[in-house]
Order: sequence, then structure tokens, then C-alpha cells
Amino acid sequence: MGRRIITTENLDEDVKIENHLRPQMLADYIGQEKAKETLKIYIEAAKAREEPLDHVLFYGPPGLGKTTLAGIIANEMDVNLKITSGPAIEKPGEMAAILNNLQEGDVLFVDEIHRLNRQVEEVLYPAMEDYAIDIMIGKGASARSIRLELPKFTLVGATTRAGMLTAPLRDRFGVVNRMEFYTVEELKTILLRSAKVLEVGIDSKGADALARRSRGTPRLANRLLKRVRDFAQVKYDGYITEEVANYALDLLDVDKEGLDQTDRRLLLVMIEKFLGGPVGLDTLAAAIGEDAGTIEDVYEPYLLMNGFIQRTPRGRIVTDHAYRHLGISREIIEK
Ligand SMILES: Nc1ncnc2c1ncn2[C@@H]1O[C@H](COP(=O)(O)OP(=O)(O)OP(=O)(O)O)[C@@H](O)[C@H]1O
Ligand SMILES: [Mg+2]
Repeated sequence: MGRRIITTENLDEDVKIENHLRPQMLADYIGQEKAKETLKIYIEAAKAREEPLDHVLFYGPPGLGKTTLAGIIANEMDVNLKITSGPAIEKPGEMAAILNNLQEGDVLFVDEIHRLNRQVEEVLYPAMEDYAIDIMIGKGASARSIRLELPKFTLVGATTRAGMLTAPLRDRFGVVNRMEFYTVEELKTILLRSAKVLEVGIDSKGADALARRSRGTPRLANRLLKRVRDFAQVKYDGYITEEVANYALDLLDVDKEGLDQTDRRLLLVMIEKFLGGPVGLDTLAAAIGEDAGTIEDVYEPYLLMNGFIQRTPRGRIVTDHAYRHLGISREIIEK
């Protein structure tokens, strides 16, 4: 499959622009009102008690601002941010070393935390609960375990797959936040702010057109902005209006509802091969040649939220809204 512009995964080109587009403080962070509200209270309370913030877990689809929030927590608490990820840590000793090098109050951000292996994860249990790790000394019969005290720290975990976290790990987070898709209004605000940072001219209707096609996801909004900017520069006089935005987005094959080719192909396969469903996740995954987990975490949430598909006990079904959007008549298919 070709690279999707609409993919919400982190592409290399994003990393460059993302870092200076990331809001640094809570007040600049748009949307996610519920998460923001809770964090604000916990941060204030922790600061007043001069204690580290309780461990925080963020979960939800990619590109909704989990990493950004981890950075903001560190900034608001005025402490260091250390970043690692589940797949990056292979041995318990590596995790122990990272923990042992933290300073009092630091934030340790563990991205893709559901991908930690079991032994590494077990190091986190006493670390999170008692700020201590148990280390084995010696070998064989003389082996014994000693307890090493750690500085008090805050673990911030992020995952796209909350269902894959083990219960003991999940239970050790004091604050658990689900990330929501952003509204068009929120995305518009983010886009106007990003345009300012990138020094791109854009009017309100241009921002609106981009926001509508960003799949509720700030990362995509910023990426589309960048693509459309290039386009405006070459084809128009560098200014993004509604017309420029729509023209560029049509060329990029992102439709009015923010669906790209992969989304549409998923719906079409469901309609053409499975008469609109119900079809099971694994069957669907095999039919379009994608991993079932990727469909579930990356493609499906947006399609579900916007009523293109529904989940039933017997599998996924395509809705009337999707048929209308694709311009396909249900009757013709069902004959
Ligand atoms: N609330 C927000 N306000 C403004 N910009 C945002 C906001 N949330 C995210 N962004 C922008 O979107 C980009 C992606 O956000 P971020 O990297 O935090 O997502 P993520 O949830 O960590 O994604 P992943 O699951 O792929 O790691 C960032 O560069 C940031 O500029
Ligand atoms: Mg991230």
C-alpha cells in the first residue's frame, strides 16, 4: 500500500515541524477539555504539596496530542522530561538504569507503553508504587535481592491500545485520560496558530476547509497545512483560501469528510465483498491486507465516530451515511 498522506502515524517529516508546533503550556493546548481540566487540578495540588504528580496514562488514536501533553506536564511542573518507549527497552536492567538516573520530580514519558515486555514491566510495579526497585545481587545459592530507593518521579504513559495494558500496570496510574477526536472549531484554532508559527497566510474559510478534512486529528491538520502551503506557494501567491485548500485537498485525494483512499477502500471492500456486512475484523483485515490491530486503532475509530460504520455483535456494518457519501445505492448492491 502506498504511503497515506492521511496516515495519523508519525512520519519523519512531521518530527521536524511538530516540535516547534507543539504547545508548551496547558493554556496553549487546545481542546481535550476534560483531560486538561483534571490535569490542571492535579498539577496545582501536587505543586502546592511540593510532591511529584501522580502517574498519568493517556490513551487514544495516534496524533491526538499525547506526547504533547507529556511535555506540557513536565513544563508545568518545572521538571525534566525523559522520553522512552515500550519497544526501545529490552531488558529489565535498562529500565532500572533509566529509573535510577531520574532526578527528584522528573517526568518519565513511556510511549507505546503497551509494548513493554513482561520482565521490564515488572520493574515498573515497585517503582511506581514505592519509588523503589529490587535488584538481584550474586548468583545461585548466595543470590539475594536488595531494594534500591528511587527519587520520586512521575510516569506518563501513552498508548493507542489501552485494552492491551495488563491490569497491574493500568491500576498503578492515578490519572487515566482518554483522548478524544477534536472538533472542527478546535482544529481551526490549532491551524490558525500553526499558520502563525509557520508564517503562512491563511484565511478563516481556508482554515475551516482544512479543519473539516483533518479527521479530528491535529497531527493531520498540521500536515495538511504544510502540504497546502507548498501548493499555494507554487500555484497561487502563497495565501491559503478556501478555494486553494479545496483544490489542493482534492488533488491529495482527501475528501470532504476527511476520508482518504484507504478509508474509502475499506468501506468499498465491506460493500462489494461483504454486502455491507456484518463482517468480522479478522476477515476484513485479510480482505484488505491490513493488520487487524491497525484497522481497529487507526482507521476504525474515526469511521465509527462519524457514523460510516457500526459495530454489532456479529461484526462491522456499513451505514446508510457511508453509502450516501460514496454515492452507492444499497439496493443495487444487494441484488
Ligand atoms: N491540543 C493541541 N493543540 C495544538 N496542537 C496540538 C494539540 N495536540 C496535538 N497537537 C499537534 O499535533 C501534533 C501531534 O501531537 P502528538 O505528537 O502529541 O500526538 P500523539 O497523541 O502523541 O501521537 P502518537 O500516538 O502518534 O504518538 C503535535 O506536533 C502538535 O503540534
Ligand atoms: Mg506521541
